[in-house]
Amino acid sequence: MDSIWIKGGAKLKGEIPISGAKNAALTLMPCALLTEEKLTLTNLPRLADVDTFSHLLNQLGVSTSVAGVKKGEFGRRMTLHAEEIVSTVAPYDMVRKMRASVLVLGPMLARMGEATVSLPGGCAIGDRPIDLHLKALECIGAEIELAAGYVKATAPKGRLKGGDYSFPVVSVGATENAVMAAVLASGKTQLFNAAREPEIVDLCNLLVAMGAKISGIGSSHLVITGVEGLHGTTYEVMPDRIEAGSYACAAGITGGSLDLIGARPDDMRATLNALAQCGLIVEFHNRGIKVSSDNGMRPLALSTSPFPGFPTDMQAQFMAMLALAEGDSFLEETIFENRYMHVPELRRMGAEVDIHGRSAIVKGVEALTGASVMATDLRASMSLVLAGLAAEGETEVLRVYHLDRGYERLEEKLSAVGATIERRSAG
Ligand SMILES: CC(=O)N[C@H]1[C@@H](OP(=O)(O)OP(=O)(O)OC[C@H]2O[C@@H](n3ccc(=O)[nH]c3=O)[C@H](O)[C@@H]2O)O[C@H](CO)[C@@H](O)[C@@H]1O
Ligand SMILES: C=C(OP(=O)(O)O)C(=O)O
Repeated sequence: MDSIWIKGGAKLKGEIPISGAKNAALTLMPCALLTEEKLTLTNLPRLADVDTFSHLLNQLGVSTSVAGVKKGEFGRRMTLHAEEIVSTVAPYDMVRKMRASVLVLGPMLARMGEATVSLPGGCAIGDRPIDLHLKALECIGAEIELAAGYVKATAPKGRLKGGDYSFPVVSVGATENAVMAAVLASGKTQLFNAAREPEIVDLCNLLVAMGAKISGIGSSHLVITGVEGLHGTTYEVMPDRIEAGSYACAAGITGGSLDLIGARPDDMRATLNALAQCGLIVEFHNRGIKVSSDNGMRPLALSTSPFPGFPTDMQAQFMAMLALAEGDSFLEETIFENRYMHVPELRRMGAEVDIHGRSAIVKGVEALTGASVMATDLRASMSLVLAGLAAEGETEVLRVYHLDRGYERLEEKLSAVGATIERRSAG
């Protein structure tokens, strides 16, 4: 199994191209199921999750073709064609690999009037049920049955009616499934307390480009008027705000200066505010965002919350950075109950972190030291890479498959800005 080896200590300096967003790609790809015509996505990141989603769509009958990119370039172009759907079942072995597989439920139900999807079960960061996905779909007219670990959803008379649903808790995935289900309904749907993440705006913009009628885009009240059919289009995946934020932390933790090319400030205000409060210099230019370290890092108090709040997907990376701040920081994780799996590994590198339920106190230390570490999820792995970049000595991050889910060509991007980092194969 591959690992990432890092020799810490270099101040990173230069440009990092920001890839297409994983979390946007994973909700744009299932939109192909909503039309018999071709959907072409550009700026699609080369990630394990994108490949897994593509395999799932292939099993359902969607053909996918990818145009290669030249060496040094990022952003693939994928054409997805769901001319005929041959299966409406998303099996356990796919959903188990990638939770976002449940995002085929809404569009398949909308197009075919039925969908059977394995329940995803828990994962390293928490319980992560899909009850809100199912409740929202029921309010839009679906009948739901649960049996043998699967959800079977059907639309009476083959078409959803539309309806109103108010989410008791903000859920990105449930909002996405509900929007994708509602676009082909016979009537109107209103979603209250919908998630407002930029990836949902990207989803709605794609659906509108395919002929859907959606108003309130970017707000927590979405109104969707069902249409008879959608058509194909070509659409560019938005830049990855979490990848950009992670590399901003790389500038901070190494005392360097990085230009995040293609990053969009409006998608990541809470992250940028936190970086600035920490004492980093954040500048905007026409190609992206520059983050530079001036004079050490100040401690912070941060609490995760849905957009526009501080993202849970940035908590682990900030914790690594704050491990070297001048004082004690306070972090609170309000979205996922088990998202501190990186803490024991960061401690092995010399970080001082106390956990009290959902809160963490990070006591800034003078230095971190390299170690062999492993993590159980994507952002936890990135926090260890960040710690390794700043640590004295060598760090080996095991279980690279987590990083490959969400960071396109990580070692290539970091080497290009001065890091001593390589992927090592265990043979
Ligand atoms: C592929 C993708 O886009 N993943 C993102 C998405 O995950 P995902 O869509 O799974 O996250 P949600 O926004 O749905 O989860 C938010 C909270 O709601 C709870 N919940 C969710 C659904 C449900 O039916 N019932 C329920 O109780 C979850 O357990 C969690 O506590 O948003 C998360 C929160 O920003 C991010 O960390 C993930 O990176
Ligand atoms: C939690 C994440 O992703 P997923 O929902 O795909 O597990 C993430 O991107 O940090």
